[in-house]
Parts: sequence; structure tokens; C-alpha cells
Amino acid sequence: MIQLNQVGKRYGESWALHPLDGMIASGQVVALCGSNGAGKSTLLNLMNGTISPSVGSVSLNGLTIDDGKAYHQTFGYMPDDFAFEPSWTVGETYAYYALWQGVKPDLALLKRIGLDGLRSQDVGKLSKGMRQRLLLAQALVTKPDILLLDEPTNGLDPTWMRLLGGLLRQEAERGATIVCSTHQLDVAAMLADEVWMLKGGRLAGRVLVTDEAAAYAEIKRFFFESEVEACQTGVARTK
Ligand SMILES: Nc1ncnc2c1ncn2[C@@H]1O[C@H](COP(=O)(O)OP(=O)(O)OP(=O)(O)O)[C@@H](O)[C@H]1O
Repeated sequence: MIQLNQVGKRYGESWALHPLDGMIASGQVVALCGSNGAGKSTLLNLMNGTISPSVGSVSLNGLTIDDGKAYHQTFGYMPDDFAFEPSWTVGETYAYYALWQGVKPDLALLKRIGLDGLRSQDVGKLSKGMRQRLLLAQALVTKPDILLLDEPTNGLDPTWMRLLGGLLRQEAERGATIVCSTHQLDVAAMLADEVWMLKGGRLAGRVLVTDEAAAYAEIKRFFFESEVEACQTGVARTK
């Protein structure tokens, strides 16, 4: 479970993320949507502890960043990209990461993610989509209680997006709490139980997904109405 307690981040006078409260239960998938600069990465980075809050706190399964290693062991994080050592193979990279995390490299997981046949391929020769899969395998290797994913569908083809959807659903069913950011509104509606709409560093709305098509329509309406509003504000200011 993720608990956000009036957590916010400010750089100088400007709020990257205004203080917000929230709770994401075990087994729930939340997608973070919003335009460039809306605050998606800031919120994910507050959860993964790479930035510290200006106010408030985040707790993951009751642990806070002050719990150190135990906090970091509760979650798996998939960044949007990573500078892998290009001359290492997929198998070596995955095994190294698993050992660094203190677990055995689970080959069944590589198979589930479709990387089994690429174990002897150099990471430097992988496509963007293949690198995304490797990052996902790394995020899942410890079977974490919480999964934080930054733009997990970047570079994935539509078939893989569906498979990713199924995979995340299986993880949620085993009780994982999942948060992912995405620019793809249809992907948000497909993956998530709830979509958090961020705008200008504020949590501007939440869309519960009970029906994928209806949720997609609602997210689109929300997103484009707020974009139009932002453009109109911009025009008004120039007059
Ligand atoms: N290190 C920083 N110093 C100053 N401002 C920052 C810093 N990091 C982020 N910001 C600002 O915080 C706001 C939110 O940025 P954030 O990266 O969270 O947005 P985002 O929704 O992830 O955007 P994108 O979709 O472009 O990745 C932006 O206005 C950004 O300029």
C-alpha cells in the first residue's frame, strides 16, 4: 500500500508538485497522466526516494524513507531508460542485477517477459522496446510488493502493450501495488484501475476505470479540455 501524506515538492518558489494526499491499495493499478511538466515524474521520484519532499511524506507498506534499505526493498522501479553496459549480454545484465538485489535470477520471469530467447544478445544491440522489457524484468526480479513504472510502454509495440497489461494485472492479482506514468491515454485506460490526472503540479482529477472505453473517453475529455483551457489562458495573456 502507498500512502501519500500531504507530500509536495518545491524548487525555489515554484511547486513541481503541490501537496497532495492519497492512498493506493494493495492490488491496485494507478496510472499517472498529464502533459509535459505536469508532475508525473516528480510524484514517482518522491515514491522511489530519489528526491526528498519539501513537505509531507510517502509511506510504502508503512515504511518511510527513514527506514533506509527496508524502504527500498519494498518496491521495484522501472525507469524510462537506462545506460546499460552495451557489451554485456541480456543474461549477464539480468543476472548481475538480480545478484545485486540479493536474489537468484529467475529465468521463468525472463521467459514471461519474452526475453528468454535473447539471453546471449548484447544489450547494446537491443531495440528500445527490448531494453524496456529488460528494465521491466529488473523491476520485477525481487517480486516486489510495490511496482513503480516510468513510461513503461515507451517503445513497445501494440501486442506487447497488451501483454504488459496482462502481466501487470497478474502482478496486481498477487497483491502488488502498481503506479505507472504514461502519456498514452488509451494505455492508461487499458492498464489502470484508476487514472490520476495531473495538471500544473496538482492532482486535478481521478478517473475510476470500470469500463475501458468509457474511461478512455473521460480521460481524453479531461485532458484535452484542460489543454484547451491552458492554451486559451496563454492567448489571453498575450493580448
Ligand atoms: N530539478 C528540478 N529543478 C527545477 N524544476 C524542476 C526539476 N525537476 C522538475 N522540475 C519542474 O517540475 C515540474 C514537474 O516536472 P516533472 O518532470 O515531474 O513533469 P512530468 O509530468 O514528468 O513531465 P514529462 O511528461 O515532460 O516527463 C516541471 O515544471 C519541471 O520543470
